[in-house]
Amino acid sequence: MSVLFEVAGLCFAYPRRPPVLTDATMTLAAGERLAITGPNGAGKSTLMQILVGLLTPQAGRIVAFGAERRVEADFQEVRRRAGYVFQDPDDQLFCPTVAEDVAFGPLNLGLSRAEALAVVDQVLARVGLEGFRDRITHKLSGGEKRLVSLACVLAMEPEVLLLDEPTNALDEDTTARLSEILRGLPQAMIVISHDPHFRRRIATRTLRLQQGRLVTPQPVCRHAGMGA
Ligand SMILES: Nc1ncnc2c1ncn2[C@@H]1O[C@H](COP(=O)(O)OP(=O)(O)OP(=O)(O)O)[C@@H](O)[C@H]1O
Repeated sequence: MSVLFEVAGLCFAYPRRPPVLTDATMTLAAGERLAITGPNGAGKSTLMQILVGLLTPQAGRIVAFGAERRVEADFQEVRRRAGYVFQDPDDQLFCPTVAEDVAFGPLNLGLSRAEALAVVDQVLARVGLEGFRDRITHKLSGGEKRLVSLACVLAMEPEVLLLDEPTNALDEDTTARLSEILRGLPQAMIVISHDPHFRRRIATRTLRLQQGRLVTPQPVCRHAGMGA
């Protein structure tokens, strides 16, 4: 199975702060939906930003799509191939209407207006927002904004999806809807999530970031301390 991301020994500290990552190692293979969990402030968003070159680790190795990535030019290609859905949709959406937001990426890639609008319709249908083309973005509900953010990223046809707490502030129905959408996508993905129910629904594997390292979580033992 082809490996899409392979990172080893990542160390990272923000200036004048204690280290966030001390030895983070993980791989993402095609077809996987890898969930990352861990305490608040453990460094999950930091790790995701390092994967696409928005932050530079002090040590460690990043291989993405078969090549080692070191400098900004390497990461520009990574960002084209790995679509990042930010934690806050307001960081992702900046156009007056949904159609303009979703068409922004495809138009930048050189598609004609008609081609871009065809992509808009296709991805809005994929996230269950048919008929939202002309809606005013800032008037959408939080859940709708999140789905539009995902549509914006899907419009770029990424090979990998990186989602930072996609169910944050979603109600149960919208969370269930998002789970089904994600399960139906062909892309491998890394999903940061604090929501165990959501992780169980979508993840093919889970890693926990704690004390700067990624570890396989131990199953909870309900009878710990009760036995012999
Ligand atoms: N730009 C920054 N400068 C200094 N410290 C930062 C910066 N960004 C994040 N931090 C700190 O780095 C640590 C890791 O932050 P990060 O957002 O990666 O954690 P997280 O695991 O995603 O947390 P959460 O689950 O709460 O979203 C936190 O202590 C945070 O306060």
